[in-house]
Amino acid sequence: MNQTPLNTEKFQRKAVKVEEAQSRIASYVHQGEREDVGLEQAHGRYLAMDLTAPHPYPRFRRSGMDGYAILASDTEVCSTGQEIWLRVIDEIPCGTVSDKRVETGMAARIMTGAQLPEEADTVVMLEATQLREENGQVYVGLKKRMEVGKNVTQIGHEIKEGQLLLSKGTYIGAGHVSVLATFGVHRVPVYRKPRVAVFSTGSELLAVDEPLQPGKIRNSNTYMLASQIKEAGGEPFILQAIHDDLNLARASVREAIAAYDIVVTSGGVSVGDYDIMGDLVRQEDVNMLFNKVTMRPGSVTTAAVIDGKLLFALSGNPGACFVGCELFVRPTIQMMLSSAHPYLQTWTAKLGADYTKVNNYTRFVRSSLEIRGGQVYAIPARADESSVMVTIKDSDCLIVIPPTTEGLREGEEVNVLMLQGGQVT
Ligand SMILES: Nc1nc2c(c(=O)[nH]1)N[C@H]1C(S)=C(S)[C@@H](COP(=O)(O)OP(=O)(O)OC[C@H]3O[C@@H](n4cnc5c(N)ncnc54)[C@H](O)[C@@H]3O)O[C@H]1N2
Ligand code: MOO
Ligand SMILES: [Mg+2]
Repeated sequence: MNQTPLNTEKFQRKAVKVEEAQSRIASYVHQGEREDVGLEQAHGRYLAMDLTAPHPYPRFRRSGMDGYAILASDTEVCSTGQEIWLRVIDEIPCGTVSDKRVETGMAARIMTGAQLPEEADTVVMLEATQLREENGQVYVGLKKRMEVGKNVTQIGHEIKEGQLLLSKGTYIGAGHVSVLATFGVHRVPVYRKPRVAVFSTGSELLAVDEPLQPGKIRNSNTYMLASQIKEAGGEPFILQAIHDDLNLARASVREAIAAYDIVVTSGGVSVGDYDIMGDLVRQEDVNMLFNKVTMRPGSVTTAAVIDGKLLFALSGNPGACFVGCELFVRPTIQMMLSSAHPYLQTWTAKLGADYTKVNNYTRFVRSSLEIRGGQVYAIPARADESSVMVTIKDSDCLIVIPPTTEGLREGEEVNVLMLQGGQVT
C-alpha cells in the first residue's frame, strides 16, 4: 500500500466560502461547443444560439371557427333585429387559399385554421347561421351584429417576424420543440453535452455486481454522480474506480483530463493517510483552486485546474459528495450550456422541525418539501450526516443554515436550494 509521507501541509487548509469557491471555478469555465441535432433528439438539450422568427406566426389571417368568412360591416343592420342573407361564393377547407374576394353581400364557408379570403374580416360560427338555397345559389343567414375581427387570428398574433423566438441556453422541452417545428428548425443548434469523466477512489470499493467482502462497500458515489451529471445536462463517462494510490490516481486523472471536458472524483480528499486526492492537487503542475470550503457537508471539497480543465475532487462521504456535485459540478456544466440559472435557485420555506445542530460553517441540509396549511415547509431528513447515504433520495431541496450557535426553531423562515426533480407534496 502506498502510504503518503508524513506532512503537515495536508492539515493546513484555508477554508473559502461557497460563493468564493463558486466564483473561482466560474473563471475557468469555457462555453460548450455547438453541434446540430435532429429535432427529435433536441428534447432535454440546451440551445446554442438565439433563434429569431423567420416569419410572423400565424403567417396568414386564420379562421378560429368553422363558419363563414364575412365583412363585419354587412352585419351592422342586425343591431336593429334585422336578419341578413349573404351569398356563399366559396368553400375553404384548411390548407387551401381561396382565389375569390369576399365583397359586400357575400360570404365564404370556411374551416377552422383556414386562411381568410381577401377582404373578409370576420368569421361567424356555423351554429349562428342558417342556410337557404335559391336557384342553385346558397345563401347564409345571420341575425347578430359581428365585431370586426371576431374569430380571426391576425398575422403575427403570436410572434412577429424577426422577434426573438428562443434564447441561447434555453432548455428544450415540449413547448420549445413545438416552436422549433413551427418555424422549420429541423436541425437544432444545441450545445454538445459536456463530457464528464467520473471515477471513485477507495481501496474499500467493490463494483456493484461484486459480492460483499469484509470491510468493503459497493461503489455508490460513481453512479450517483453520473445521475447528477445527467440531470445537470452533461454526459457522464464512468471510469474504473481506483485504489488509494497516489500514482494510480495521478495517471487516471491525467488520462481523464486529456480525454474529457471535466473530471469528477470521489473520495480521498480529507486528511487521512490514504487521502491521495488531497496530495494530488498540491502537485506542481496542478493549480489548486481550493481544498476547504466553509460548508457542511463537503468541507473538504477540492477543485483544481489541470491543463486548463477543471478537476473536482469531491468527498467520499455520500452526502458530501452529493452536495459538492450540486454546488460546484452542476453549475459548471450549466454554465457551459449557457443556462440562465447555473446555480440551484433559492426559495424560502418554513422550517418543518427544530434544527438544533450548531455550526460554524454553512450547512446544506437535505430536506423534503411539504405543504401545510398552504405554506411550504422544508423538513430536514431524519439522518443528514455526511456519511448517510439513504436519505439523499428523499431530498427535494437543501435547507441553507447559516453559521449559528443556537440552532433554528420550527416555523422559522429559511432559504432552501431547490434540487432538480424536487417536488412539493
Ligand atoms: N481527521 C479528520 N478526519 C476527517 C475529516 C477531518 O477534517 N479531519 N473530515 C471528515 C469529513 S468532513 C469528511 S466529509 C470525510 C471526507 O472523506 P474523504 O473525502 O477523504 O473520503 P474517503 O476517506 O475516501 O471516504 C469517506 C467515506 O466515504 C466512503 N466512500 C468513499 N468512496 C465511496 C464511494 N464511491 N461510494 C460509497 N461510499 C464511498 C468511504 O468508504 C468512507 O466511509 O472525512 C472525514 N474525516
Ligand atoms: O466534508 Mo464533511 O462532509 O463536512 O462532513
Ligand atoms: Mg478520507
